[in-house]
Amino acid sequence: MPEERIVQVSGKALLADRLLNKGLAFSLEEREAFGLNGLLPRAVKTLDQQVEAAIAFLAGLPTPLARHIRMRTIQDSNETLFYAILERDLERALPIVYTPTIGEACQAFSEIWHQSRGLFLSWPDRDRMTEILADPAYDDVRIVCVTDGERVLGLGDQGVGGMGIPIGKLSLYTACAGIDPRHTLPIMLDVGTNNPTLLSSTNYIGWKRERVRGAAYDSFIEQFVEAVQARWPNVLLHFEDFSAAHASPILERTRTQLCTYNDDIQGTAAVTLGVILAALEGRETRLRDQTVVMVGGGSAGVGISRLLVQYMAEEGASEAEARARIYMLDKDGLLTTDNAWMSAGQMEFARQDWPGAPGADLLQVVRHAKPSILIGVSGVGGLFTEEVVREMAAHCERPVIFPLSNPTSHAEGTPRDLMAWTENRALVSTGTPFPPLKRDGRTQRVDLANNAYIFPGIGLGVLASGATRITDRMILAAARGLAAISPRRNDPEGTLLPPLTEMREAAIAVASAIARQARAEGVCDEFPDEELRPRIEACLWTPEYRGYRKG
Ligand SMILES: NC(=O)C1=CN([C@@H]2O[C@H](COP(=O)(O)OP(=O)(O)OC[C@H]3O[C@@H](n4cnc5c(N)ncnc54)[C@H](OP(=O)(O)O)[C@@H]3O)[C@@H](O)[C@H]2O)C=CC1
Ligand SMILES: CC(=O)C(=O)O
Ligand SMILES: [Mg+2]
Repeated sequence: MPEERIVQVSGKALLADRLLNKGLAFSLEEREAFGLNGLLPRAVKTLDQQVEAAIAFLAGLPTPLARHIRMRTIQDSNETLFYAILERDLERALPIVYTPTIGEACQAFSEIWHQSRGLFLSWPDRDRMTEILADPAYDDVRIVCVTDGERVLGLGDQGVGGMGIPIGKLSLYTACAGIDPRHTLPIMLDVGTNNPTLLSSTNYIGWKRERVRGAAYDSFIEQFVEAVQARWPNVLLHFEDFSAAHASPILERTRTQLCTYNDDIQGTAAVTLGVILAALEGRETRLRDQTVVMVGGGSAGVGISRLLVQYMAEEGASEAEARARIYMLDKDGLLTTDNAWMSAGQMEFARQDWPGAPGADLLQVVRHAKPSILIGVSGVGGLFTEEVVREMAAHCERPVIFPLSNPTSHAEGTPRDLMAWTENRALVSTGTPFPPLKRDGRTQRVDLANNAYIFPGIGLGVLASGATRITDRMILAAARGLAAISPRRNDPEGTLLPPLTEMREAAIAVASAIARQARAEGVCDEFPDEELRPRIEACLWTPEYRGYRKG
């Protein structure tokens, strides 16, 4: 039985408090005690009944976007009910509150916006950040997820609409890892947009100017990070969906200063390595023996590649040998040392040994490299063509193919095509949920290689251990922690990742790995092994109604 809570607000203010509101689940006694008589219809419902009614209503709505809007309305009025729905039916709810529907919601953000959630820190308010963050409503914040909306999934610059992403990510911190929603805060840094459609739209609700760039942008970010650190010295500051030009530099500048994390770089790397390790499970081969073609050399592509190199180095490869296993392409084809302009991360993977003309395309690279692993993080739908995939499959018994770009229309390939073109030999994981595949009269779930398998566990691990930094080895440990719970370990035909219904176990596995590694590196207090599980459990919030007593 959940403990009783002392509640000081009453009447309309209580109904308007989304963390305390129970809607029709307020008992008649509570309605009497808290001045709710007349404010609610007479019926009293249980949380289960509310969940069932909501799920039935959602099922009757015509589109995923309509369901997303309904879910957000529930979230903004009654968080307990929102998370109880996610707990009951995560498999159906995740694609509604997260990718792919979240992409549509970001694109339609100005049209569907209905109520404040989180904080909008816009350029004109730059000197008021400290004052805005000071609101006592945010005293309990432990995890901030922030975006500037410049690279939203594979949809490009969505300006203020990018706010949908931190809202969705933080929902998963709670749904998957049981983080109390009062500890979470989504923040949108509105520094303008370069999306011409938004700039010319009369509906657009963000700061309607071209993006602030250069030194002015950098100092805005610095000011923000300092304000966050001053307000919550132990916060986990999660950066999401920044452009490649900003994501890595911000992470590198801030990660020694406070507990910062970039999900597109680090979370994507950890889930990808974890799924690759699961795919290699039970085979007489090591990661350092694989050849990887990485299609996309941005935040995700470089982040994944660096973690693969780190892992291969642990297997005994030299850094140069490990890098030589990876072929990286961006929109102009294979990256070679002939390329005139490359980011620092891309330079690490630019090849010196390419025998052909510069700018080789994917088919040429696959033909030459004969990869065993093909990863798509380009944001461009359909790049894994039949010709490319058949070429790969001609040289590889079990091709590992991960079209990781989001949302659905931007995935480099579909599981159905990839399986058909490889005579069902491929091990496929996607970034966005796809429907199960039918094979030999059986249905097989498509693994979701999405950083959602990682970041909730990172948050839980940081809170449980009190970690003050997130190191590269912690990310490596998260990948190993995820691989360790792969169903493949016990069943050679099993899926690579646990199902979405086991997200809590996945988060706990990742959290344990994170906490242990933080302790090993001295970035948190010492704790004995037997204390780890109770520490994690003490952080778990569950969506259930507490009884209220008047304070
Ligand atoms: N499944 C998951 O968990 C995650 C998936 N993603 C997805 O990955 C994608 C990329 O994200 P991110 O790395 O942050 O984005 P970035 O913008 O940082 O990087 C995109 C990269 O793709 C390259 N690219 C563009 N077009 C092509 C093309 N035709 N062929 C090859 N490469 C191309 C770009 O090249 P150039 O620089 O030359 O334009 C750039 O190097 C997005 O769709 C995102 O949704 C991201 C994070 C997590
Ligand atoms: C999943 C994710 O973080 C992305 O697509 O950007
Ligand atoms: Mg992202």
